[in-house]
Amino acid sequence: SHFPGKPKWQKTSLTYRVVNYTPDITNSEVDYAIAQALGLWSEVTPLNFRQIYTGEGDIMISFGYKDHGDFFPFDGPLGILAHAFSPSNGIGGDTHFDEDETWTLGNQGVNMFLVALHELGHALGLEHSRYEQAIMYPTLSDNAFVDPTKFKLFKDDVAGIQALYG
Ligand SMILES: O=C1CC=C(NS(=O)(=O)c2ccc(-c3ccccc3)cc2)CC1=O
Ligand SMILES: [Ca+2]
Ligand SMILES: [Zn+2]
Ligand SMILES: [Zn+2]
Repeated sequence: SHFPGKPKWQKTSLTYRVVNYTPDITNSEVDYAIAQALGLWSEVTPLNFRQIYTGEGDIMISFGYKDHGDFFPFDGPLGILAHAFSPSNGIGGDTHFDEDETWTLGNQGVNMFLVALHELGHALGLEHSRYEQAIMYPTLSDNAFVDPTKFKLFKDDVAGIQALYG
C-alpha cells in the first residue's frame, strides 16, 4: 500500500491546514477533533503543530468522495473511511477523509476524533499495532462514545511514536 518504508518528519514544528470541511458536523468540531488528536501525539513527543488557513501545510487535511485526486479513490459509505500518507514533502502527511461517511463526535456514524487520531498517527510515520487496545490497531472497534478529553494513548502507541521522535 502507499505507506513507504519508515519515513519520519525531519523537523519538530509542523503545520496543518484543514482545506475543506464536512457538512456532517460543524467546522469547529472538525478543528477540535484534529487539534485534540494532534495534541495527544505532541504530548508524548517533541513535535508541535500549528494550524494554518491558507497556503501549503505539511499535513493537508481534506474530505473527498470516490476519486479525489490521488491514486486511492474512496468507495462510498463504509468500507474505507480515510487514509493518510507517510511523512515526506508534497502529499506526505496529507490526510483524507471519505465524505461518503457520516462523521460524528459521538457514536452515531463514524467517530471523527478516533479516525483522525489513527490516520494522523500514519501521517507522523506510525505503522499498525498488534494490540487491539492501541489506536494504531488496524481495525476500528465499535467504539462506544469517546470523549476526546478523556482519551489515553495505549502504551504501544506511545512506544511507537517515541521510537520515531522520542
Ligand atoms: O491503514 C489503513 C488502510 C486501511 C484503512 N481502512 S479504514 O479507513 O477503514 C480505517 C480502519 C480503521 C481505523 C481505525 C483503527 C483503530 C482506531 C481508530 C481508527 C481507521 C480507518 C485506513 C488505514 O489507516
Ligand atoms: Ca468509505
Ligand atoms: Zn486520498
Ligand atoms: Zn491504519
